Amino acid sequence: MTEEENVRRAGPLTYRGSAIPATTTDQRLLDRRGPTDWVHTDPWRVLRIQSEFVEGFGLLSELPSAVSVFGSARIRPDSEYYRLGEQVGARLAEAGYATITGGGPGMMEAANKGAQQAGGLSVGLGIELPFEQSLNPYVDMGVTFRYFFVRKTMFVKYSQAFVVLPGGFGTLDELFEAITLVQTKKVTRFPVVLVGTEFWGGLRDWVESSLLKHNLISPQDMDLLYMTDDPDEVISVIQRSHRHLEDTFERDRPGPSS
Ligand SMILES: C/C(=C\CNc1ncnc2c1ncn2[C@@H]1O[C@H](COP(=O)(O)O)[C@@H](O)[C@H]1O)CO
Repeated sequence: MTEEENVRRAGPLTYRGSAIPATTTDQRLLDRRGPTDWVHTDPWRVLRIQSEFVEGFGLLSELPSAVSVFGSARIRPDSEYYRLGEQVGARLAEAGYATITGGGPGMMEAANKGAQQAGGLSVGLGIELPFEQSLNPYVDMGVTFRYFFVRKTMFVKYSQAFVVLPGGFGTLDELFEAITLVQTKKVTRFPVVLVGTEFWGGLRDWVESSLLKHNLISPQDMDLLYMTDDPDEVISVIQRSHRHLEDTFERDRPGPSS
């Protein structure tokens, strides 16, 4: 046997003589089926979760400045709120922001439609649900997640503000997650704007008369529930807050001697 035949290199590994395995790594990968229960185990899920982060970061990391818009999946296109959602998406596009929504129907579709038709970048971060659903037709760039928590990370990481239109439990979850992140200073950079004073007024009153009254939040936390009916004001609140943050970063930036 020549020296060449007596050696097997497998990536960084070297085998000689009787230590040479009977099969190659590729053969073992491709030939064997084996048991399949491991695809339902948590270590395997961790890899799947990791791949969702990779897909999300890959798609969104080069996004320009963006705003996440939340709102009901159930609002019909003939509703006045749908029109409001379209206007918000359009104003965001005109101000140079990409619009990110949950990619579903209702208010999400309205904001995507407004953004797309005004020439802006319209993004949808869909979620796999037990019933069949695809991204709405006004999404120009989209990804569908299996895991809610991975998707939530994307909304926060790749947008610079949250706009919250009328909605149900899903919208409330997104609103309260956002203001909790701001309240606990887990994020420093973003304004949260509620659109629809009649719709959100009751919630704000309850937060004041119940949460504030029982000292469960601080008086300044009430400012986290900023409300307006005016899509133009949504933009000016976001721009004002971003200018303020830029000034703060500029002021706090270490000088050449530090
Ligand atoms: C109810 C129907 C479809 C639901 N499809 C959704 N697709 C994408 N994102 C969704 C969906 N449902 C909820 N969300 C997220 O929560 C918010 C809306 O929830 P709400 O309870 O309707 O307020 C929204 O911002 C999404 O991010 C069939 O029509």
